[in-house]
Amino acid sequence: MASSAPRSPVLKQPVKIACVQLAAGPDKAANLAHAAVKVREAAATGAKIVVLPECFNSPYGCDHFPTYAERLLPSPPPPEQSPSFHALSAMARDNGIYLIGGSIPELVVTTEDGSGASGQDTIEEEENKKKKKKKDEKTYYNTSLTFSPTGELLATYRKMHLFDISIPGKITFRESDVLSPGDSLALVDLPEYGRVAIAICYDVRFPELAMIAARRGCFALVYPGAFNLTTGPLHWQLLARARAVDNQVYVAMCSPARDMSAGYHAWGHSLVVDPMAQVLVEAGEGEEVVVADLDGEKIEEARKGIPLRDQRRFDVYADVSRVKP
Ligand SMILES: O=C(O)CCC(=O)C(=O)O
Repeated sequence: MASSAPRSPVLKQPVKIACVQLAAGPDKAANLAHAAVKVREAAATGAKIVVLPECFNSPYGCDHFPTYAERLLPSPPPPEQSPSFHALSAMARDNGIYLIGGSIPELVVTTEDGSGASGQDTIEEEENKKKKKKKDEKTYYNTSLTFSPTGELLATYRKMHLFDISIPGKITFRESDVLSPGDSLALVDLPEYGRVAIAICYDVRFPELAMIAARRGCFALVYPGAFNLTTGPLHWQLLARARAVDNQVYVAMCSPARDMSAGYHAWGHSLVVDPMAQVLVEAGEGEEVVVADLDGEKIEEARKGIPLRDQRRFDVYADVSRVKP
């Protein structure tokens, strides 16, 4: 007899996920319009969760972040302040999908509040304090926005681990020259399905983040990312499979398409991995929409067959999932 009980406590019903691997050029409006076309194509496959790549509205690179950054606060921001916010919201609403909107450079402006004049300051000191008070401080983040099928913002995630590496003769990149790190997780509840975790690119190298997310009930870890031609072939798929096998969850990673005329050469190879760490689907280098079916039964099978959850030794080591949300 058919039962109406969910087949998995973490994924209530099967769902199709699509990663939209797209090229982005210097024209932001064109990038947004192009993303809208590709998201429609992804939704036409029946995907109810659609993922865009890291920095999908601009070229990727530290020089570009300030040029393309948008202010997202207050939320919702006025359309002229954040065209990307409104374009993403419309893509989600028009297609009736959950949209994990890759990432965009975000600008936060804080007006410094210099301590007021004490009454005992010299004129020069008072002038300096006034100047300080007027100075606006700019902070940039690499930020991912997730929208509901009605176009509402569900989550804002700021990349927590910045991409600072130096492999001599191959690649040096220092996001922290321009960007600041976020400091909170994005565990997002999609009511019909369950919870997903959103993180960005370099974050995938940190198993702690994935472990916390999985142990808090996520059925999938979703990483918009933009690996490169050095670390991409070495680690992109390996890391996706590692996070999947560690946590017995689905993992999706969505890259920009490779453009050898751009300043940054993305690896591509957007993929979806299942809870046994098998690659379900993987793109090539160019523009492509890859789609996979996620099924809670597969998560339960993996966890029943290899019962890591019941075998942890918290009597010996700490439980990292017990940190602040
Ligand atoms: O971890 C890597 O090798 C690449 C990371 C990256 O490209 C990023 O965080 O944007």
